[in-house]
Amino acid sequence: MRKLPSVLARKLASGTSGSPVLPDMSEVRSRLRDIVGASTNWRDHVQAMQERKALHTLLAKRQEDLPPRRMKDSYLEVILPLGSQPEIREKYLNVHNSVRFGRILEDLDSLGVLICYTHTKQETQPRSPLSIVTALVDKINLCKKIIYPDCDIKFTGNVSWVGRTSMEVKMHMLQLHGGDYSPVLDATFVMVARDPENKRPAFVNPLIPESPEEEEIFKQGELNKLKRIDFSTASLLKMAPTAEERNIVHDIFLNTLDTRTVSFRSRKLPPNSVWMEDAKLKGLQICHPQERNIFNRIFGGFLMRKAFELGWATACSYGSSRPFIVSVDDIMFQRPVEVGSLLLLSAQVCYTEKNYIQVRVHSEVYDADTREHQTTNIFHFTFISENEVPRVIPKTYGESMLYLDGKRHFAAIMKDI
Ligand SMILES: CCCCCCCCCCCCCC(=O)SCCNC(=O)CCNC(=O)[C@H](O)C(C)(C)COP(=O)(O)OP(=O)(O)OC[C@H]1O[C@@H](n2cnc3c(N)ncnc32)[C@H](O)[C@@H]1OP(=O)(O)O
Repeated sequence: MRKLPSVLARKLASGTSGSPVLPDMSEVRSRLRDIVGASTNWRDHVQAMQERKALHTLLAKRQEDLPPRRMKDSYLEVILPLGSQPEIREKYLNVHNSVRFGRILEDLDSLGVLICYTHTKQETQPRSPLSIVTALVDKINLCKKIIYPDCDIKFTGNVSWVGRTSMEVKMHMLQLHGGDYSPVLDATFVMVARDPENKRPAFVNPLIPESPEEEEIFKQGELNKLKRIDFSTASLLKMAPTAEERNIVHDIFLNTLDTRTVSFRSRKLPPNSVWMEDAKLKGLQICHPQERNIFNRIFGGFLMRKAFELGWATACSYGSSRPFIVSVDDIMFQRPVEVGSLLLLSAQVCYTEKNYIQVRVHSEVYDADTREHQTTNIFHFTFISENEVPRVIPKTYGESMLYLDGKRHFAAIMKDI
């Protein structure tokens, strides 16, 4: 039997209620394909990319040449019809009969990019000269533990701050339950616009806040940028830990010395603790064309899903019970991942407190010809476990820095929720 196009199917399902029919997630992806003119067949991708080169002439020379936009110009609402279209549930289902969060990460990523294309749309041009890529997932905070697999989900979002070539997008996810939509999560992403060949940055339309409330949101975007710069300046890869942090590390060291031997080297694990070196999992992905994005690189949402699932498995085996995601923060997309890459993922429990498990996932591509490794992403996930978990204990100096970094991320998250 021929399937009805999803908008039509939902129109029929919603009868004559008269409420507007919202686009669904599959339409988000097909719109993105149309906007950049992505090829459906992998074998045509080189030609499709070649055709995009001609769009260079449509790029603005200065940001001031682009018409300003309002927040409402990029506002989108999209449905994930898990309730009304049971056939899509399987893809989203986990073994606990709730929704796979990794799939939600993919949907947020696609929607964030479409919101940015809506902000930068040139009315007379069907194709956009911009290649808009995900640079950062600033944060995702969840306020629900369970996402139901059989109730419709609504995503909303708009551009909330604009730099010269970057845009901050705020998105919200709600789920229909008992006739009302209730909030599930809030997300903030940063997207960067590049030229048609994804080689150089490209200007985006300025954003004009229209009310005191929008000015506040815009100002927050500016502050977020400054906060990110501060956080990265104080990174433990660049600067020594603070005096307080040095004391924490030294206390851990003293508490793990074996009192029976007078030696700096002999270490003993305190009760109810796990060495950090025993709290990690690794994985490998071959990046097939199926996982490509509209620019023929690996889709950021796929990378997040894979990292999340490894992080979840690490938290699960660490806490010996089912972990729930509480927060995702500071996922930096440092380098694009090429189709065909070997992607190595390493997940590490780096900090614990009561029921909370802070997991860091490092991803890198491995070039089998040169034998070189290059970091592509770092992911930070905070889980809550059903039971109190053992303390994770660093042994080496490097592990202590990971521990402090995890503690910093955890403290920032706890301030937010
Ligand atoms: C084809 C069929 C498939 C269909 C599939 C459908 C799926 C749909 C798929 C949809 C598509 C899904 C999407 C995907 O899948 S995108 C795939 C995942 N993302 C990537 O691969 C990106 C990888 N990273 C890079 O390429 C570079 O690092 C980027 C380009 C990000 C920055 O490079 P670079 O460092 O050289 O940049 P710059 O110095 O020139 O600065 C430029 C601007 O960027 C701002 N900035 C930079 N970094 C950050 C940061 N960390 N936080 C905040 N802001 C940051 C910076 O302030 C400046 O802003 P402004 O001051 O100008 O405003």
